[in-house]
Amino acid sequence: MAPKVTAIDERLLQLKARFAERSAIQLRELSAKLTDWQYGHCTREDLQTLYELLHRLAGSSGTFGFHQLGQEAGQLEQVIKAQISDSPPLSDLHLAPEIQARLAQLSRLLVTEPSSSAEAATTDLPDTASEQTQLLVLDSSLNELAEALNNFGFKVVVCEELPLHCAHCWRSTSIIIAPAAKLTQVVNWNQQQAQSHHASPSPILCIGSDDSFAARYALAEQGADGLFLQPVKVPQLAKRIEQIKSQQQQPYASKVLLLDDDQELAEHYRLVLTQAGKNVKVMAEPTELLAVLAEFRPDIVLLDVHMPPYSGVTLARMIRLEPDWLSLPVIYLSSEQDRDLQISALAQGADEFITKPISDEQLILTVRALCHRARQLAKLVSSDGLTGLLNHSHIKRALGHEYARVQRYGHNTSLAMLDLDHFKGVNDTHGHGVGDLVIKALAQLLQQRLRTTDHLGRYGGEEFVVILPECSLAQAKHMFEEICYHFSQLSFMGNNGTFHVTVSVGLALLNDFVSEEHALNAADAALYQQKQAGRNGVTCYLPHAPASDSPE
Ligand SMILES: Nc1nc2c(ncn2[C@@H]2O[C@H](COP(=O)(O)OP(=O)(O)OP(=O)(O)O)[C@@H](O)[C@H]2O)c(=O)[nH]1
Repeated sequence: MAPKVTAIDERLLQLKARFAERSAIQLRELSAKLTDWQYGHCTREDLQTLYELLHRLAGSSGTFGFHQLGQEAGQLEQVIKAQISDSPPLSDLHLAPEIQARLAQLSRLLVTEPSSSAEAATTDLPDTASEQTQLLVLDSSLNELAEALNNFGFKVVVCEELPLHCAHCWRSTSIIIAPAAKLTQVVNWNQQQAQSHHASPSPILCIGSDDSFAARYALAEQGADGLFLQPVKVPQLAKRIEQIKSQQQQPYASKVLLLDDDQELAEHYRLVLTQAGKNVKVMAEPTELLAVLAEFRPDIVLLDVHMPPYSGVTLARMIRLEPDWLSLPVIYLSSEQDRDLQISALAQGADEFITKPISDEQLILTVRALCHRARQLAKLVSSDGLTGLLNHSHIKRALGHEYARVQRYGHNTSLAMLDLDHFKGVNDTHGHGVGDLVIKALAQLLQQRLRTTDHLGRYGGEEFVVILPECSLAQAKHMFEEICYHFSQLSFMGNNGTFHVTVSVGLALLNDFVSEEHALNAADAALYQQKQAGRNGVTCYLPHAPASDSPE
C-alpha cells in the first residue's frame, strides 16, 4: 500500500521545527533587550529589529500552523511601529514590561500552539483522528453514501467530478470509492498518481447496480477491489473497509520468549529471529519465568528441555497451571531425537518440538508459522463471533490488566458500558437478522471511532464494554457523545423502510474504585441512570455523588 508520509511531508515537518526553534531564540533575545529598554538603553535599531521579527512572525506563523501566534504578533507589531515613529523614540517607557509579557506569551504559543491548531473542541482529547481511514468518494452521485460513512467515523473526502487533477486528495487517501461505470477513468488516475508518488495504487471499491457475471468479470479485470450493489448496505461496506485497513496496517512484530540456559546459542537464535522481524526476549533464569510472561506477554514460548536443575517439561506444565496461559503455545527446543520421548514430553503441556540443531532458515520458517497460527488461534479464542470484538471473558481479562496498570502507574483510565436502546422492539419489528446487523454496525462504529489502544468487547447480547487507557472521564464523555450522535444517524433497512436506533452509555473512572468489579458496577449504574433519563446519551458515575451527566 502507498506510503502516505512522503519525503516532502518529512521535509515540511523539519522546516516547521526549524521555524519554531529560530523564532524562540529571537524572541528570547529581544525580550532580554527590553530589560535594557526600561533603563533607557534601547536604541531605535533594537526597536526596528523587534518590529521586523514581529512582522515576519505575523506573516509566516500561519503557514507553519501557528495561527494564534501570527495574529498576536501582528497586533504587537502595530504597537512597536507606533513606538518607532515616536520622536524622540522610547517615550513610553512604562510599556516595556507589558511588551515583555506579550513576547513571553508569543514564546509560549510557539510551544503549545501546534497541538491546539486543530479544532479547539478536541484540544485535549486522545488522538483518534490519526487512526482514521481517509476515504475518497468520487462523484457527487455518492454524496449520501459519503455521509453515511462519515457517521461510521471514517474521514470522507468527496470529489465532485471526474477527471481529477487533485494530487493532494490522492496522497492522503487510503481507499477510493467510485461508481462502477467510471472505473476505467478512476483506475487510470489512480495508477498515474501512484507512479508519480512512487507508491502502490490505492484499493478501489465500486458502487454499481449491474449484478451480472459479465459486469463483475469486467470490474475484476480492471482491478476493482470490491463491488457493492445499490442500495448499498453501509455496515457491509464499512466491514470491507475495515478488512482492507487491517491488511494495510503493518502487523506488529510477533513476540517470542526464549528460555535457554545456553547463552551463546540463545543469543544466536535471538539475532536470527530479530533479523527476521520478530520481537525476541531471551531469558536464562527459569525462576523468573512467570514474571517475564506477565510483563512481556509473548505470542509463543521457545523452551529448552534440559536446564539443570530444572526440566523444561515441568516448566511447561507449570505455565499451564495459570489460566491466563492455557492457550499460550509452548515449543520445546531440544536435541532429543527419540520420537517416543518427544511425544511423551509433548503430552505434558507443550505444543511442538523443534529438534536441535536447526538451520537459521528452518528456525525462521518454523517460528513464523507458529506465530501466525498462535495469532489466529488467539483471535479465535478471544473474539466474539458476531462482532469480532473481544468476547465476555476476554474483555473482563483486559479490564483486570488495565486495572492493575492503573494501580501501578496511576494514569486515568475510563470504563464505558453501552447498551442499545429499545432493542427488543428492533428484534420484534424487523427480526433477529436485522437486529444482528444493528449490533454489528455499533461494533464497527466503535472500532472506527475509538483508538487502537482502547479495548472493545461485547459484554452480552446488546451490551458492550470499552476500556480507554490514558483517558479522563471528561474526554471519554466527549467521545461517547459523538459516538451516540453518529450511531443515531445511521439508517437501517427494516420491514417498513428505514429506521434508526440509539445507544445509552454509562461511564466510570477505574482510578476511583477499589476493584475492577466495583468500577463495572458503577458504569452499569450510570448506564441505568442514562436509561432512566431518556436513553441516547452518556452519564458519568461520580463517587460520593449520584451518577451525573457532568464529569467536571
Ligand atoms: N438480534 C439479536 N438480539 C439480541 C442478541 N442478544 C440479545 N438480543 C436481544 O436484545 C433484547 C434486549 O432487550 P431488553 O433487555 O428488554 O432491553 P431493550 O428492549 O433494549 O430496552 P432498554 O435496554 O431498556 O432500552 C432482547 O430482545 C434480546 O433477545 C443478539 O445477539 N442478536
